[in-house]
Parts: sequence; structure tokens; C-alpha cells
Amino acid sequence: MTNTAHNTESPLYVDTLYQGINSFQWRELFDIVEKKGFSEKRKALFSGKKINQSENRAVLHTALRNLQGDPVLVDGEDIMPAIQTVWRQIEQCCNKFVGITDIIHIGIGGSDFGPRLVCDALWTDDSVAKTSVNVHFLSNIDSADLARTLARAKPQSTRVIIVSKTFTTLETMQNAQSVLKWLTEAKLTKTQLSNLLYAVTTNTDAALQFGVKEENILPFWDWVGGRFSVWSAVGLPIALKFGFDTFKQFLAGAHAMDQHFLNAPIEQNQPLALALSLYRNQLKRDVKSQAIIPYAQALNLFPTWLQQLEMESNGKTFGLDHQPVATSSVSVFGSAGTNAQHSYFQMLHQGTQVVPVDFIAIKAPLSNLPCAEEHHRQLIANCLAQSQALAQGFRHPTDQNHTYSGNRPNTLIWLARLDAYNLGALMALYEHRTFCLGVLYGVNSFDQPGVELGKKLAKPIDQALANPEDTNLLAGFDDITKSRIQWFNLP
Ligand SMILES: O=P(O)(O)OC[C@H]1O[C@H](O)[C@H](O)[C@@H](O)[C@@H]1O
Repeated sequence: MTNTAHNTESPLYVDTLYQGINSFQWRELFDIVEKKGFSEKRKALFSGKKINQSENRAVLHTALRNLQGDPVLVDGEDIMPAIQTVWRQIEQCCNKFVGITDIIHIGIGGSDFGPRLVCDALWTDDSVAKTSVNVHFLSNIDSADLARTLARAKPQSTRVIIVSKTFTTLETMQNAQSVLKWLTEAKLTKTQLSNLLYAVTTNTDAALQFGVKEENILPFWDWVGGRFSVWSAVGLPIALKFGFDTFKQFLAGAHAMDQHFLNAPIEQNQPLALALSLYRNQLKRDVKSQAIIPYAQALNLFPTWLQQLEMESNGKTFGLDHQPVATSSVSVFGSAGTNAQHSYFQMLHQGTQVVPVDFIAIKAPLSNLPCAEEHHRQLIANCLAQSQALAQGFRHPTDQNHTYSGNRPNTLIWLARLDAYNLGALMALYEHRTFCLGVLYGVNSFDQPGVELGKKLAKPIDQALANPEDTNLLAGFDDITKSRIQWFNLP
């Protein structure tokens, strides 16, 4: 599937041929999605309508990569000047952080997966100048994550960025407190401390209260969902590690995909094609999960980023009309090939469940070593072979055990090279796929109420664990949780 017309061209190549969908069946799928109001909803997404109905918010991560700065209105106000101010802040940080050895980026979920993925993915891009700064991503409340980070950083030449949309997330706030304590113990003066502390948040008041100086706060806004926030100042470490121009390239690639998604006819629309083929597999083949296999070690974290994007967005039981939906998010898993072939591919080829696969392949070799071309040819040969084996299968004349059913749907996505521009386009491709799937399922893809209950329950459990002698604190729990708390509290 290629696009040639002006303004609809995608930087990527999406090949859905092994989905086994004929032109008549595609037509049926296009009709289904149009009946669900796709064109209208796509327009509403880009125009700042409050499509996140439950939270009464617009959804405008696309404005964050609108590098030309064409006005985008929310409640009648152009949001582009505020976005441009933050771009300048990011650029200033790049200039100011010269000589800094370590960046500790504290954040979790949407405030972590995106920048972590991009920083990991771009190390193979020889066209970008990498600074020597070490970026440490600290997310888990597990103190071993903290210990590992602190062991590697030098307090005197570290900058700490607390990244949290809400500035209330337990893990992030606890980690921030502990890092602050570490810095205080390293005998930094008050001024030194306040100079090295930065925040990226929508809740500037809370950041100020925490002790972050006003000029060190990089804001973002409630119309940016956490899992769509890597394009905001949440992506600051990308700029710090690879330079502001590379960050802008990343935004530009995503913007090109936005233009393609917005303007390409539905018959040639890549995010829509990905969504429709998966949706069809859910309806016709009772598919419950999907594997994403990038044939690039540098994209090993891509499936992890995508898990939150897809499963937190579309893992819903009730639709926008408050009625139960017929189907919603599949479970997403995956890791880099060829390694994945030596793990769960047996099940993908011969298991009783059909698991569609998205293969992601890069045309250009992934390093500049003399042997890179040879390695790369073999990497790609493996990718194409797995795709073919899943689709075509193999009938052994006598041995069932060596027979492959085939007819296992898969898609191949090509990037010309793994650089910031194409990575931006790839991530935006999947963001828009998630949006299209939300339209097909009939859900609000932009809230996540189901995440709250576990967080709420953790508080009284933490209380009971902290005060073993106070048995009154056990009163509210079911018997199983109560016995687990008691076991943990045994001396
Ligand atoms: O950025 P924060 O406000 O700290 O939120 C971090 C994460 O918290 C929760 O787990 C939400 O479900 C995620 O969507 C969010 O990305």
C-alpha cells in the first residue's frame, strides 16, 4: 500500500498482503468504519473537539508536532504559542546542560515509556551527534531501580527531571523524594539543589511546592494524554541526548504521518489499514492478542511502549454510548527479532490460537561495522521467512507435527532507515491505529478509569503493612488479602 499524492504521502511502507483480505472484503471494512463515523471523528480529533468525553478534554498531541505553527484552537484560544514557548525552553536546556554528566529522568507509564524507547532506539542512528550525557530512566518504586540509578550518577554534575502529568503519581513522587535526599546527603548547597531540579508537568503548582524553580518547570497541558506525551517536554531527554534538531526531526516524522492520516483517502490510509485488518481478525478469527516484532534490537522497547498505548486506550468494556461493547483491545506483546523467533514463535506458527503479527523491518543496515550488510541481509531474510511461513505454512506429506497450517495473518512495515524522522512516523502510525481501533470498538480511547482502583487499594494496604500491631487496619480486607498482609508482616 503506497501513497503518492501530495500531502498524503507516508514516510513508511505498510504491506498488508499477507492479511489475505481481498478488495471486496476491504470495501466491506471501509464501509463498516465509515458507518461508525470515522471521517467525522478523525476531523474532530485534529480540530480540538473535546472527544475525551468522560474528562471533557480535547486530544491534541498532534499539535505538539505541528512545526509550522498553524493555529490550533482549544476553547477559541490558539495553543501554538504556548507549545512554541516550550520548544524554546527545551532548546535552552540543550544549551545550558553542557558539561552535565548525568540526567535522571523520574517518571512512570506515559511519562517514561516514550522517551525511554526513543533514547534507546536512536543509538544506532549514525547521522545524529550524540552527547556524552548519560540518561538514566528511573520509574519503578522498587528501590533496586533507584539504587542502580544512583550508583551510576555523579551528584555534582547531575540534572534531575521529575516528569509527571499529574505530579501526584506515587512512584514518581517517592523516587523524587529519595533522589533529593541523595543529593542533600552529597552536601549540595540549597542553590545547587534548586538549580539542578527540573519538572515537566501540567500541575505547575505542585512542582513549585515540591521546590522546583519556576523557570525550571516545562509545562504541558490536559489535552495531552500521558501515553501520547513523548512529543511534549516529556521527550526532553531525547533533545538532551541527541540534540534539539534531532528532537525536531522526531516531531517532523510524526507530523508527516499526521498529514497522511488526515488527508489520505481511506483506501490508502496506513493507520486505518492496520486497525481494520486487526479488527477483522478479531471478528472473523476470534483473535485475542497480537505480536509486534521489530527486526531491530534498538526497537526492543517498542512493544512495551505500544502495550500502554493500545491496552490502556482501548481496554474497555463499555462504549461511548455507555453500553457494553462487542470487542475491545487485544493483548499486545512482542520483542525484537530474531531473538523472539527462539522464544514464542513456535506458538505463533503451530499453536491453537491465531495471533496476528506486525513485523517491522528497516531497509538500511543498523550499524556501520564492516560486517553490517551481511548481518542485515540475514536479519531481513529471517523476517521475510517468518512472515512467509506464517502466511503460507507447509504441509508435510506424512508427519503432522511438521505441518504448519499457514493462513496466519501478518503485516510488514518498512522503514527506510532507523532515524528520528522515521521513528516519529512509526510511533504516530500506531497512535492513529489506536484511534481507529477506538472508533471501531466504539470506546473512548483517551481515558483510563480502570487504572484507579488498584492505586486506591494500595494505600490502605500500605497502612496495614506499615502498622502490623494495629489489627483494626485489617478490618476492611477480604480474607485472602488479609492473610497475605499478615504473612508479609510476620517477623
Ligand atoms: O504522568 P503521571 O501523571 O505521573 O502518570 C503516569 C501514569 O499514571 C497512570 O498509571 C496512568 O494510567 C498512566 O496513563 C500515566 O501515564
